[in-house]
Amino acid sequence: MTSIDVRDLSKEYGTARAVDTLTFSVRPGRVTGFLGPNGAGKSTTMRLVLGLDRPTSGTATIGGRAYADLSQPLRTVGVLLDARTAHGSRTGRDHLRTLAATHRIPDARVDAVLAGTGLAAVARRRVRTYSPGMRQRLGIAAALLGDPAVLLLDEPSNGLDPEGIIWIRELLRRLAAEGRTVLVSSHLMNETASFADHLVVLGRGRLLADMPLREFIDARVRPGVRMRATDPGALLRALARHGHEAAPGEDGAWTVRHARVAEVGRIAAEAGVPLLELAAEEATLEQAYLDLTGAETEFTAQPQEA
Ligand SMILES: Nc1ncnc2c1ncn2[C@@H]1O[C@H](COP(=O)(O)OP(=O)(O)OP(=O)(O)O)[C@@H](O)[C@H]1O
Repeated sequence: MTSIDVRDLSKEYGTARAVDTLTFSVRPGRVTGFLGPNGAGKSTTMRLVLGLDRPTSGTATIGGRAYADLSQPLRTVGVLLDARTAHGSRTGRDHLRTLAATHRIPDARVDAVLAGTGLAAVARRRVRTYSPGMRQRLGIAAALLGDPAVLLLDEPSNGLDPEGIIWIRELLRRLAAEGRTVLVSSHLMNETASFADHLVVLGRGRLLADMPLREFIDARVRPGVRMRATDPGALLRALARHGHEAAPGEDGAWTVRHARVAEVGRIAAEAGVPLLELAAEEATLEQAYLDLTGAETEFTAQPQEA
């Protein structure tokens, strides 16, 4: 099993610290979402893991070895950093065959990944005729080419259509279920919540969180209940007797924080107040993420003076 291990990793550009004494591990068998505001240091960390940049101090290893020391990197680590790297004048198939040849990967594998990423029908078209979504799929095909134990993917859903987004979600989950180590950086919180088991969150180059997705959300946001009733006053009084407070919304509905649907429903029934609406307001990753990073964002918009 192959983990990514980052230990006391720092990277300075001039006087700026892009990555600041960072320590975390990305484990096999789960999808780890890699989150953080613009400039938090995610790309720099990925570049350091891939040996594309030298750390100022600390180490980043894959299966205990530096990327540069891997004998067949493409067979160990699949990478999607920028889907625009393929030559426009080549066909998608030729692009992958060239990559495969440098790593002694058989052509049959090229056709398998083309089929697996939904590109079989356009494989003989020049890449310059591809839509952004097709280019993205080609980048993912290249990452999968060496059947790697580790995948490092930067914004893999970029440019994908709704079917593509469902496809990538299922692909990531399948890759993790096969025991691979999958690190995915993204700014799309709903997307990340749909595929990640675990989160690593950075802010200003430092580690802000390294924990299971569910734990991250539950620790920061409490669920609530949305309700509307024929006689809100009577229901609010009944809720207050049970220690619950409700806040009014703009549309005539009320939100009862830190409560469960079953509890509010029972209190309404006991008070004899008919309910017009009763729904769980699930805590979201977006709420939890914004709660954590609000104070950390490098580029938080400042109120403009008039
Ligand atoms: N080559 C470089 N030279 C100077 N500064 C750099 C360089 N690369 C990154 N930085 C700085 O390092 C910090 C971290 O940048 P990085 O691109 O790693 O963040 P990120 O989390 O990937 O951001 P984003 O979400 O916007 O992609 C930023 O302040 C950035 O300006």
